[in-house]
Amino acid sequence: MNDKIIREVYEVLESRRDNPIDSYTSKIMQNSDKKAEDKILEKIAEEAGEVLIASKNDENLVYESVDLIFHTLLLLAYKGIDLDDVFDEFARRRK
Ligand SMILES: N=c1c2ncn([C@@H]3O[C@H](COP(=O)(O)OP(=O)(O)OP(=O)(O)O)[C@@H](O)[C@H]3O)c2ncn1[C@@H]1O[C@H](COP(=O)(O)O)[C@@H](O)[C@H]1O
Repeated sequence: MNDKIIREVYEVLESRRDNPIDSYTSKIMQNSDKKAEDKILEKIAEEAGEVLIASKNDENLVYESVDLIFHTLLLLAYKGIDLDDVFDEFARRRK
């Protein structure tokens, strides 16, 4: 497995947004506008807290970081951000 997985997962998230099915990400994105955003933001805050605890305890840091990254990707997909904009911003900052 390599970094293509991010693109792959993001495409699935866009598809869950545009063609909803009975799944975790579709359901969260199908809430009324403000509620969907609030629920995703709430998950991001929760997962950030879990990363903090994982780091302090030296336990499950990769697992919890992926939860945080995943929910951040979910927010970006929900907000209609092009994933290339994220990669471009990283590239722009590269020294
Ligand atoms: N990578 C993920 C992924 N990571 C986490 N999660 C889900 O996010 C939810 C919330 O995570 P939490 O850590 O809070 O888990 P929890 O079950 O609430 O419990 P605790 O961790 O608090 O014990 C859980 O239901 C996880 O299964 C994910 N759900 C989906 N994906 C990807 O997104 C794609 C689309 O998902 P679906 O909408 O389910 O098809 C999938 O194909 C996957 O590639």
